[in-house]
Amino acid sequence: MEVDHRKIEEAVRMILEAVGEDPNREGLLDTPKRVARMYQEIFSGLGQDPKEHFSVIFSEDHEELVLVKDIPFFSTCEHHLVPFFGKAHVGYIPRGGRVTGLSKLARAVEAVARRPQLQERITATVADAIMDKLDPHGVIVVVEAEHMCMTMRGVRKPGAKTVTSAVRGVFAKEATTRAEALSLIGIK
Ligand SMILES: Nc1nc2c(ncn2[C@@H]2O[C@H](COP(=O)(O)OP(=O)(O)OP(=O)(O)O)[C@@H](O)[C@H]2O)c(=O)[nH]1
Ligand SMILES: [Zn+2]
Repeated sequence: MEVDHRKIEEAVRMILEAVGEDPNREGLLDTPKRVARMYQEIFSGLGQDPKEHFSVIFSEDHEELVLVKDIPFFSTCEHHLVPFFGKAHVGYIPRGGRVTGLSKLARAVEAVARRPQLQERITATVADAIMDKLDPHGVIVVVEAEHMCMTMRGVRKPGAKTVTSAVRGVFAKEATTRAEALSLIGIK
């Protein structure tokens, strides 16, 4: 999906004016164009369905945990439009030989993170996409992030980390399965 560059450029010029800047001074002349290109990049997930990444399925007889941890991501807080960023950990227990490519788990995180977001929604959307497309025994998604809206402004608590989890299937039903995955994720 292509963002409306002209509209973003106009809006950025208006914001610069509104804060008392001169959008025509040399250093700011190209800023509206740059910001539009930046939004194109950081909101590129808006045109994507995370489920589309799970069409690659290998028939592999593995009905034990598959966990990709420490997937770095950058997202944008939908309340303040400033970044929040951290790591996502995505695990699932395949069923019926439906195993997807490892990179597809990271691609799903990217698709969901690259739009105005809430951390809880990233966590749940990735978990539900995997449940929907792969119908596994279960899914666990843990996301840890630092929110710039809590760091550089507002409550100003740098270093505070938000951890969210979404557990589905056996991870919701069985405490030992959940505990095993959480200990492998090993959030510090
Ligand atoms: N649940 C949730 N809250 C978030 C997320 N990102 C930012 N927030 C919070 O959204 C809330 C917005 O609160 P408001 O009172 O409407 O806005 P505000 O006056 O700018 O709030 P402060 O940040 O407390 O200054 C804040 O508490 C933020 O910390 C997120 O991913 N999930
Ligand atoms: Zn925020």
